[in-house]
Amino acid sequence: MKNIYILCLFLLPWKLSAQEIPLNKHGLPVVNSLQLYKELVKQHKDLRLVKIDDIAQDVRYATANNFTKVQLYPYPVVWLRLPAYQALQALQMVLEPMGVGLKIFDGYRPYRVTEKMWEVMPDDRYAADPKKGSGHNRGIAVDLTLIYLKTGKEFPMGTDYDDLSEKAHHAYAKITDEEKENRVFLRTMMEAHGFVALETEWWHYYLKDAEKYPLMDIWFDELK
Ligand SMILES: C[C@@H](N)C(=O)N[C@H](C)C(=O)O
Ligand SMILES: [Zn+2]
Repeated sequence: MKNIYILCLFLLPWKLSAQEIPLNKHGLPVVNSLQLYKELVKQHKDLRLVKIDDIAQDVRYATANNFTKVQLYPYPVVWLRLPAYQALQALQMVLEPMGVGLKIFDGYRPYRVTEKMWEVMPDDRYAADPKKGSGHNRGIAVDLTLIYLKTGKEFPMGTDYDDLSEKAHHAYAKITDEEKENRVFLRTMMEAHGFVALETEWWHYYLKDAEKYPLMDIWFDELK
């Protein structure tokens, strides 16, 4: 029982019955089996991860073209918890009449991938510390940008995705007015739909109340 964490009603805002989530080596509760994930989903439907196929995607972690220089995912796929997906759907509806769409770079990220990222980028401005876990591991963080629906071209944002430097900070001033406006537009839209911005990465947003959603380390093949 030493390495078992009891999710009690005091800690969870939702009425989950006492549910056991194993602790990892950092003492963090991480859902690491499909059976446990399914039990949790039975108790609260908002914990369901949804595979997204109606929003444009460019999942670079399924290629070696990412900051780690190695392929991290077996294939390109984006999963998000139901409320995060519904919020993005609602946002798409608002953007569509303007000829604007969303393009997702990453959604749910198994905890083991966060561990690998930390080995390459041990700086919590740009990659989550495995001692805390990432909103991506909770399925409620999303890396994304805006595109023109006509051409599929990305809005200029001042840096490429995953430019893990000061240039990606919201407060970084040495970008063009258009790039600043685009960042502000994305942020305003995301915040209006329940997301919170990360000050050090213009593309990273997470849903409020992140702690409601347990960290997960379930591989993509198992989720399908
Ligand atoms: C690595 C980058 N795309 C990212 O998602 N960073 C945040 C901080 C995270 O790892 O949660
Ligand atoms: Zn992110």
